[in-house]
Amino acid sequence: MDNSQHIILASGSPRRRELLSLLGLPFEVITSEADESTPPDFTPEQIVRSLALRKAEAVVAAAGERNAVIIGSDTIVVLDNTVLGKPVDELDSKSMLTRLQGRNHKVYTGVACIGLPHGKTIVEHRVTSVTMRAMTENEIIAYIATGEPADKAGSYAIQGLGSTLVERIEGCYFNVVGLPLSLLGEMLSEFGITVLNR
Ligand SMILES: Cc1cn([C@H]2C[C@H](O)[C@@H](COP(=O)(O)OP(=O)(O)OP(=O)(O)O)O2)c(=O)[nH]c1=O
Repeated sequence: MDNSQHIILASGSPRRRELLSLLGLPFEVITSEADESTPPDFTPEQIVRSLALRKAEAVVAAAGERNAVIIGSDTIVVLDNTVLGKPVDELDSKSMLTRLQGRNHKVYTGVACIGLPHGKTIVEHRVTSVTMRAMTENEIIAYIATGEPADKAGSYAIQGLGSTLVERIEGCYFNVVGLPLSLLGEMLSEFGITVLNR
């Protein structure tokens, strides 16, 4: 195939935009207002897979009749079977970071690709294990004051100041930031889009 397919990133996340840029393929961003609620009995993988798909589906109409691949993605943090999404306020960030500090948790990211005009759909997810160092209450307060936790699942950003809080990870780093690139590369190849050997 000849990479003639248009790529559409269905995301308002500046992190996902930066990560997708790393692949060196041209793409367009179309954002949507997908409903992000899921049934209470959903497992973490069901949550990220269904929300990734919902985000991609939400821009199908806006994509029109083009020959395109739409990418949707969703990231959550899971600690002791509790799902930590984006914090609603600073108090919520404090409670998340207090729970996460000194412990291991898992970051789940779902990725959905929809190929147009035919609608071929692939949904996958990755899990990365993250160990955070112990933090004092003052450190947590100081970190929240930087503003970084505000729009991040689990209230931290491994790619920012949060890097100083993470002791080790097992699995894909990019999965933690919000878009697992090795997985995405494999998924795009299913649509005839190759990152290498172009
Ligand atoms: C754990 C972690 C999350 N995050 C971010 C990635 C996601 O942007 C965000 C999780 O929220 P999401 O709901 O997955 O995504 P979003 O609302 O930011 O963007 P969109 O739905 O439009 O695609 O948390 C980091 O940037 N760094 C991290 O270390």
